Amino acid sequence: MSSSRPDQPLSQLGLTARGGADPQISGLAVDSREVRQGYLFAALPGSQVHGAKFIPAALELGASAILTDTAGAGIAARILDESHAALVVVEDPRQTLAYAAALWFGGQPQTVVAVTGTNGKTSVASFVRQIWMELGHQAVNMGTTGIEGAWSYPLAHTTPEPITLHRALAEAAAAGVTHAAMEASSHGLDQRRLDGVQLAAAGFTNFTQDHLDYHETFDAYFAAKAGLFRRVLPEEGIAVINMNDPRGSEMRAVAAARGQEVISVGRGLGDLSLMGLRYDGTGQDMRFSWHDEPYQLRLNLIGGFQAENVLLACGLVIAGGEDPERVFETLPHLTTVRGRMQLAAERDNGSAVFVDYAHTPDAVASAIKALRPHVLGRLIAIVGAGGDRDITKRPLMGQAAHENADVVIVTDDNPRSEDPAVIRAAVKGGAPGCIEVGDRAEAILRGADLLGPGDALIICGKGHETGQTVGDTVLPFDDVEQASIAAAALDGRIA
Ligand SMILES: CC(=O)N[C@H]1[C@@H](OP(=O)(O)OP(=O)(O)OC[C@H]2O[C@@H](n3ccc(=O)[nH]c3=O)[C@H](O)[C@@H]2O)O[C@H](CO)[C@@H](O)[C@@H]1O[C@H](C)C(=O)N[C@@H](C)C(=O)N[C@H](CCC(=O)O)C(=O)O
Ligand SMILES: Nc1ncnc2c1ncn2[C@@H]1O[C@H](COP(=O)(O)OP(=O)(O)OP(=O)(O)O)[C@@H](O)[C@H]1O
Ligand SMILES: N[C@H](CCC[C@H](N)C(=O)O)C(=O)O
Repeated sequence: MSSSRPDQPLSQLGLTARGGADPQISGLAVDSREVRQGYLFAALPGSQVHGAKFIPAALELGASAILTDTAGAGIAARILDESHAALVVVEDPRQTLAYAAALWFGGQPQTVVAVTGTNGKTSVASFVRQIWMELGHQAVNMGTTGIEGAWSYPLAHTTPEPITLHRALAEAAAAGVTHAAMEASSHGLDQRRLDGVQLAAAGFTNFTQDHLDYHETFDAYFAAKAGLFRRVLPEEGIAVINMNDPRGSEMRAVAAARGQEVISVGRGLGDLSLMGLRYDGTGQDMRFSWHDEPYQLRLNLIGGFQAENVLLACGLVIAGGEDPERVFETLPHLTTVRGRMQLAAERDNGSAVFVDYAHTPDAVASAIKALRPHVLGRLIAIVGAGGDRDITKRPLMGQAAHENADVVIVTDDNPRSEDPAVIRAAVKGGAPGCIEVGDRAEAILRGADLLGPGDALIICGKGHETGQTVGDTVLPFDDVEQASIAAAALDGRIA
């Protein structure tokens, strides 16, 4: 990771080397292949290999300091003894790296909030950013869809590793961004990628199955998510919690134990209480209350869960110090989040095609259920599961589609290194009677062809993605584009 910052002594990064060495550091890297002359190389324990295996390569490239743990120091003991590089050995090098990166880059927008939960993080972060911008702030959201808003920048991860994260926050601040809403993934929290970010508030959307391949148990997955509330400023930080989720009370207890004020959000309960929704073809009318004061307004968004996400976003913006009345006035201006219940195409017979990022069993069920009241006719769902991810969620995703849609088409998502037919077979296991069409473009064409007047097609799983990963190759693929091509082809129009 290159850096244009002036060199700083190791001690300025809060690091103490064995023997008291304090070399000038010219940059930070977590991957040996990115090390340059004078860099600090963080040799982290990995899921595949210990980064210490790459210490010789990092030294070869000119690393002047190595940060690692005891195991790492042991792995590279001989070469470290022979080298002049400073050696920093700590218990948790990921956490230490995060704090060092915060000091190295030395800046962030004045107000930063974060949101965690299995589903809804991107939507909430985008709504928070949209509200801030409506209120006149220079704001960004950062996560799965990259950094968006007043300043934009692509990101490879929902929660980037700390060097990328702190560099992005510092550069955004230098570009005049005053407000940032970040997504905190469970991987990011577990790997301490956000440590060192000063968080004014944190939000929790919901907790359902995902990522058991990484966390192994629900408890470990929940503990990772709960870790966000241990990172919010104690005493002055505010927690915004969806109390309808069965784990909401537990999350609230974690925040309260840290002395954080809690803004509760829920359907028919909480400080921000969703009282009712009336759906139509283009959005919904929402009734809610804030500390028992009732409000009614229009949301140009599809899906009841987006109304819940909007209220959680309001809680985070209010937690960041904004006047609630002014916050609520912005809501009719909110626009669809890319690839989340996005109207992608319409057929000449009045039927519609939606694209959604549902890639967990709960999200597939929520997305289809949420579309139902907006639609008069049948609901057709296209579903598939990604390769190299939690295999136990596949039949559950098929089942969620089977139980909630009128017709289910099982297709490929991102097969990655796996045989797509094997993934489809697992999804089909939960969706008896489904139609199987491996090729995703053909599945979309088939789904759009089935649409009668008043029907809707929902294409789940890939949302905003613009590629399909097959093996090591990323082939261009965009569900929204394919939906409009399919509708145009079937209706004899030019897309
Ligand atoms: C599973 C996981 O999260 N892995 C992360 C972890 O890598 P790892 O432990 O698997 O690394 P490893 O391959 O064992 O290698 C160990 C160390 O050696 C280093 N290395 C490796 C090779 C080399 O030549 N030189 C070198 O220095 C690696 O940089 C690494 O630090 O630590 C690395 C450095 O911090 C991360 O880049 C890497 O994220 C990988 C790329 C990843 O894809 N993560 C995904 C699963 C992820 O984090 N996803 C969440 C979103 C989830 C969601 O909510 O949907 C996200 O926030 O994006
Ligand atoms: N509050 C919610 N409750 C249930 N499902 C939701 C909720 N919000 C979003 N979803 C579903 O989850 C999908 C992903 O939404 P979103 O991208 O906002 O979540 P996310 O947590 O950021 O996911 P990821 O980190 O994997 O990108 C949506 O397309 C929708 O199907
Ligand atoms: N952040 C999620 C996104 C999944 C998106 C879906 N299209 C898939 O490829 O499984 C993951 O990496 O598990």
